[in-house]
Amino acid sequence: MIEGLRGRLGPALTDRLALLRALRAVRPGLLVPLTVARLAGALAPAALALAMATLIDRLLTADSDDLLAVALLPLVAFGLVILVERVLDGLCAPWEFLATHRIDGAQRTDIARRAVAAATVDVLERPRVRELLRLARADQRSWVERTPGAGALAQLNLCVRAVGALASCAIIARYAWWLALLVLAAALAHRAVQRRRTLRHMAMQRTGTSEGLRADHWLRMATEETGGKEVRTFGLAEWAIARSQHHQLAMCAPRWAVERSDNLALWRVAAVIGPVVVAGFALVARDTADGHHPVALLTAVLTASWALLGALDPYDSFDIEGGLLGLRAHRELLAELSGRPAGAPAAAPAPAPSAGPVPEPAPGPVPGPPDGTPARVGRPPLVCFERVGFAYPGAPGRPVLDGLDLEIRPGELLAVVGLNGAGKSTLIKLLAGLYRPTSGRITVDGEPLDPVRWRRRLSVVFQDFVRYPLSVADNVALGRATAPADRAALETAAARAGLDRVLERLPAGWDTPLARGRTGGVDLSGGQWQQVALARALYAVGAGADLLVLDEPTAHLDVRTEFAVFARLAAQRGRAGVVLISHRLATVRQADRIVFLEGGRVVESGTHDGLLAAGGRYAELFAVQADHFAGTASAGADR
Ligand SMILES: Nc1ncnc2c1ncn2[C@@H]1O[C@H](COP(=O)(O)OP(=O)(O)OP(=O)(O)O)[C@@H](O)[C@H]1O
Repeated sequence: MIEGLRGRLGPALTDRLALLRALRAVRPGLLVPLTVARLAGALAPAALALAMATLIDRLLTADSDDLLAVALLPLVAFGLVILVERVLDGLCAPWEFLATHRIDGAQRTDIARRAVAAATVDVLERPRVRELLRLARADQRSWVERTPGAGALAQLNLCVRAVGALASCAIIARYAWWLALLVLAAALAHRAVQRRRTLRHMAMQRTGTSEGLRADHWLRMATEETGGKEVRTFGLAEWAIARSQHHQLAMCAPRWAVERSDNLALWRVAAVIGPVVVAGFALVARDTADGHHPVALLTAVLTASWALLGALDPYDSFDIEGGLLGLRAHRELLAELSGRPAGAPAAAPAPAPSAGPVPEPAPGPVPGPPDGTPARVGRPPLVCFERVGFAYPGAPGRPVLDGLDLEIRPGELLAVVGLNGAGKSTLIKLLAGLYRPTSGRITVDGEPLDPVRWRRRLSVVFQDFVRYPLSVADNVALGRATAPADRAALETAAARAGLDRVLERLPAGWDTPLARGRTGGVDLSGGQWQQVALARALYAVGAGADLLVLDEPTAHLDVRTEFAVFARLAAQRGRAGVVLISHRLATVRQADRIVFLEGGRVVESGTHDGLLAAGGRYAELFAVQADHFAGTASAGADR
């Protein structure tokens, strides 16, 4: 039994100490006054008990003529304690807010750094890692979830209140030590039952989270703009609300049974301990009535007992248990990200920098590559895929690439085409070193691809490129965030991407924030955003990247803009290699070489004319598109 207890207490103690260690992220100038203030507040109830006892004692023993004179001092002390306790409480609130955010911020920063330190993104696809990331980042999804910062502060407060509880115990022990132990036992039993209740609530909330999320999803459909459009068009409002209510009920149903059993447990504890404590108080009262003890002692014992019960009140359990959840997730996440065995001690998060107003950081320049390797090596690279096979971590049995051989020659404009799901975007992700091949290898100029070094030579527009809620200039300059923004280079990149015409219509030109929520901000159309992403990639090329990779870069552009942009992109070849994925075969016909992807490998390769003459899969697809455009054109002419 002792072993079992030790087995449970050991990890519990380690967890609590870890919460206290998280306080290291708070600078001493904030932590020390906060602890002192909270300690003074925790001792206030015991001080009040003493002041009250002194007051009663003086009132009972003084002459009736000078009652006010003798009562004045304890009365003033009583008032002062209440006043100071209130003032300190008011002071602590903003300090605790700051301290909580420092701890949470330090943990979030640590997680972000470690997540980005992984060269490939496959680890972020593991469902467990995604869940751990959410928990450790303290993205609260429900009211029972708490951040590690809140947990650490609650643990600090609990330690401080334990000191207050000891002071109250000392006052009660002036009557009898056994009564102090009895009241302490009652307080601890109440705390234990409530803590168990908290844990069950949290577990229930976690299992009910999926229902809660579904409920929230259907409700948001009705209240948010994107869903709101369809809800109105298709008359889905009542349907969405009914679904939301269904999931809300499913989430809450198990709660009533648990509430009932928890309340029963509370009453059982009250039934066992309550009478014993009351009997103890009755003994003190009898001794006082018999004249064995002064009335002041009875007053002190009763007030200190009340203070002791309050000091160990379990209202901090949610914060502590919720905070621990985030800390444990952080520990497990670090193990997952580093490949260290779970449970091995994790390094504490780096302390956050000192406080002060924090200006919004400009996107550039940020620190450059640690080894100082220049991005440009003087000539575009030769990249070779050698019998590359690849399956996503979530679908290991379904290879997307299967023995793919491909050469990207220095400075050429290579187009990759294929049907939906052929693996074109996957090929780009491997080329960018975001995933490693499951078989075969990729080489750059004869050397195995080293993702971190290679990416300095690469500029990519992904199909799902990021729309940064920043100004146009910042959005484009992020193509090379390690150097100060160069206005002339920005203008050149914008002109090549056709963004210059968009800029003319923006209210503040380059400085227009691309976020509707910001003052003077605008949102762009899909095609205009694509031009911003293209300009960003071209800005990177201007700054030295020597392979430009474009995954459907012109899919949202109108035909005329697309043609003009493509002509300017084609002009980049030679200075840098260009790999282009596009479904519009009329666009890719100007490429130096076209490869057709099917079944996870390259099945055709050649120039547009060569592939048409070969009469294979490319020629077939081109004929279908040509027929379609011819049909559309003649339909237009008939109208
Ligand atoms: N993260 C992922 N996890 C598992 N499977 C994925 C993932 N991303 C893509 N796939 C699968 O890999 C296959 C190839 O997808 P990919 O996006 O590379 O095709 P694509 O040729 O670019 O298609 P499209 O022309 O429609 O953009 C598809 O079957 C897709 O479902």
